[in-house]
Amino acid sequence: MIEAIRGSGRLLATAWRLDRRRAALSVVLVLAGAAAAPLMAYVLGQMTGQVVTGQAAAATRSGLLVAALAIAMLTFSHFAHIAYFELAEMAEEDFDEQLMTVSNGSPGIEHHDRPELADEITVLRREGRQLEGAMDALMNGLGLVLAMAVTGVLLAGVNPLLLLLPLAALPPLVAGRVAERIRDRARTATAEPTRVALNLFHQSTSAKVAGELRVFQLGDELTARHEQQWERATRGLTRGHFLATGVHAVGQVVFALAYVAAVLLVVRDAMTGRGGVGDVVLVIVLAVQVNQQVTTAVTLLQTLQRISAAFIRLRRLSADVAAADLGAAEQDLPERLRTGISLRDVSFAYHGTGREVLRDVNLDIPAGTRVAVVGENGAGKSTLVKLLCGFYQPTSGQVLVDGVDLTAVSPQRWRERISAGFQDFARYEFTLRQSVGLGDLPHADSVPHVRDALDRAQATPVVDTLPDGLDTQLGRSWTDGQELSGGQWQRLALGRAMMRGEPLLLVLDEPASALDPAAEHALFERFTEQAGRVSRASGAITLFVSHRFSTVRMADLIIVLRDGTVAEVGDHASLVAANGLYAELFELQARAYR
Ligand SMILES: Nc1ncnc2c1ncn2[C@@H]1O[C@H](COP(=O)(O)OP(=O)(O)OP(=O)(O)O)[C@@H](O)[C@H]1O
Repeated sequence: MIEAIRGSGRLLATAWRLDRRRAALSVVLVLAGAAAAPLMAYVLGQMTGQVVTGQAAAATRSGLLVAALAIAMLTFSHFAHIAYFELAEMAEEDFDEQLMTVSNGSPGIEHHDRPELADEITVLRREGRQLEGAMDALMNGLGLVLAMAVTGVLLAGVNPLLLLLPLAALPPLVAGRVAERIRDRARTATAEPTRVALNLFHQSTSAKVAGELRVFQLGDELTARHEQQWERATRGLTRGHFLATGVHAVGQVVFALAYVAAVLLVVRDAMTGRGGVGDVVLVIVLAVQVNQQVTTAVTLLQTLQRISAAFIRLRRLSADVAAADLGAAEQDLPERLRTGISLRDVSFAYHGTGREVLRDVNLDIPAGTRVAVVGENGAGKSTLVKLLCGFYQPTSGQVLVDGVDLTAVSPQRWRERISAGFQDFARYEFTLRQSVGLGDLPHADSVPHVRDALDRAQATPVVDTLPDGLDTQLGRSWTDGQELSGGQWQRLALGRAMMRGEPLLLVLDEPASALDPAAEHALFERFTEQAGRVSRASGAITLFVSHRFSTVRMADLIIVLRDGTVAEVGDHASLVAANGLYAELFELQARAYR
């Protein structure tokens, strides 16, 4: 109950924050509509009394009032719904935005590795869809409180014993619950034939297997099986519904008996002169409303409790993600790199695993170098990249940028000075220009910047094949959106990585995995030559992860990782000469290509 009240409060506050005028209008209309029903019963009672005692004028006025109240009762809730429906949409959007902020707004990505937080996000995504129902429940709940209060006062006025009527509304409520459980059991019991039937329907109508169905002439066979399963499911469901309806009816009979008792009570009062005939009419109309009010109240409370729990989860999640955040220190970064980036005794374990996937890593990456990171699957290459990007902080040790510890730099500042292309790249379904331009928001709409970035990523041919060039709408979500191949999307992601003019660090974590080896080689040949030129001027470091040694050999410095430790460091020639792990991996791949 308290939960539901809290949830209502939060929802009301949200509605008020989002649109005061609409929120106020909704509440006024809902309250007016809700009070109209019991008041109508009251005036109806009055009118009956006036008719019986021959007060024609008063009875006419009451009749007009009854009509007005009936109109209010029937229409206000609809007008209110129009007003709060939009509020509900806004609240849902607001909830989603808060969730997006919680999920993406933090500088680090550690919360994505924590299953409990990932679960919370999944649950909240689903719960956010309940907001429309919750807004409905809130508004109806407000109306209901007023309607119940008015009803209570009116009933007590006739005979205090009538205040027991709400108790009689409980058996139908309990019976309703039991009936729902019976229906639920029937649904569970028939889940298998339903699933099988749906699967058969899907098989029969899917374009993918249309050819096979025709060749083997399976149409009739699948239809017969579908019918068989469907009948099985329908039989089970019908049995369940039948039983549930019986239980429901028993509950309603109990209330009906109480209803009859209430009517008899006021009839007796009327006969003995303690009440009037108007009271009888009043009770006949109001008592039915009591039943509806109690049932509705319980349903609304459940909905509001659920949304209250969602609000609490969201608040807890925000706090947890904020707690997992990296610090926001304010040490300045140099305009250009002079010495480079160093790692001192860096070890790292992902949250909750207790297993170090990087151990005592010591590296000096001089300013202006093109670095390749190689190693077998799971060696720790991507983890190293994530630490360099500042997505995580080392469990122990330091990452130093020109001697400044990265933990002392605001993540925001560091993020502005790096650029990246990842194997798991995003497919932004914007126009092509925007999709690439996002790599440098201040220049996102600048055609020359985007063209230059596309050129550096060797992605210009992708644009040339599209009908509207840079203005082509990308993605299947749009009716006229152009879908791209995996390799084309990846080239655009690379273009995005090239948008920032002079980052201190450019990381490319297998950014060409969807390209064929020859395309990757050509891309990196051109890219490293350009990167070399820029790096010498700005001191920028370009670090890429690749499994293709034809690409890797172009780097000035190659870092070989094995089981989370640095096995070797050097350029291609020296590593081949050393005849260690790099030479072995290089030879293996060269042999595979021969
Ligand atoms: N988010 C995570 N949570 C827990 N463990 C992780 C996570 N990401 C990676 N790991 C583990 O860390 C180790 C190193 O993974 P990483 O992705 O850095 O390897 P990699 O060298 O980039 O591999 P690949 O070549 O397959 O991309 C692996 O054992 C992996 O299972």
